[in-house]
Amino acid sequence: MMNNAPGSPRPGPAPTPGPGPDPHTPAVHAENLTVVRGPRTVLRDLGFTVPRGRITGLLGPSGCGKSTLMRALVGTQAKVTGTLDVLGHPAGHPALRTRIGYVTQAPSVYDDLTVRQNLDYFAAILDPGRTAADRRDADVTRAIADVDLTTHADALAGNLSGGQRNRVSLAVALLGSPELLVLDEPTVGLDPVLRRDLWNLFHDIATGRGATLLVSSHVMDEAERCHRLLLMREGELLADDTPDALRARTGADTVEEAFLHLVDAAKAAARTKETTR
Ligand SMILES: Nc1ncnc2c1ncn2[C@@H]1O[C@H](COP(=O)(O)OP(=O)(O)OP(=O)(O)O)[C@@H](O)[C@H]1O
Repeated sequence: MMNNAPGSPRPGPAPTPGPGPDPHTPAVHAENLTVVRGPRTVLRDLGFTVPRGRITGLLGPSGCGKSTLMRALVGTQAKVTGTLDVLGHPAGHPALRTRIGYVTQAPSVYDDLTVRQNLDYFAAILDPGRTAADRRDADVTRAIADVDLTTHADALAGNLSGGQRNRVSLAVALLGSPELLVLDEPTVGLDPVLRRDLWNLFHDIATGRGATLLVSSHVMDEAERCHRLLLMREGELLADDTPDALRARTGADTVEEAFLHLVDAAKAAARTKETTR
């Protein structure tokens, strides 16, 4: 799902430009961030920042809370406490609707529309009006090319493979060139060539377009492609650092090894705390 996905609130008119937040503030700033889902506290007291114009990887095992954190960031998660500022506004602020692109794990596209028609539909919501028609066309064409679906632009979304449908969702999120892209496991189910191409695209978007990307994955080799990493386990943050610093700090050769080292250290610390009670 995207911030402007089927069934989600309509983005509405673009916010009136004002003095705006300081461009030097981080893209995301969290302090004491806690989220309760049902009977469980699934995120506990998180504190971190996500710098602008960089790719930050959100990594950790299945169920550790990555999607919940992303939902909190885009303002769709209930029972969020603590501080969570996004692009200088509290998470969920209406001014953020057109500034964030969000792709969930489940692609949400209209199966009975072609790739281009799906994009046209969302572009018309984001950037309405006849006078914007040429700009919308260019934006749609560019987004389809970005995700390498130009040759499938006229194919029905319902006839695409899972990976291709995921890429249609990503293309929708790229419409309007959002300042922050929140991508929940965007490379799941993709072959190695497509994964590499998507990571190249993420780097182009960060470096060439100055956007900030927060990309979740539980594939540790993808960590090596990020500028910074947030490593999570069981709703807690194990590390917030660069891949190089993490490897150096733990004496590991890979981020995967560094992560395992941090998990073991966290377990040992928890055991010590338990026995000294
Ligand atoms: N609706 C819900 N009610 C209660 N608990 C939930 C709900 N949805 C998720 N959870 C729990 O919240 C925790 C975090 O889930 P979340 O989906 O954020 O993890 P994740 O790291 O994104 O996992 P994955 O990589 O498998 O997508 C899990 O333990 C999960 O069981």
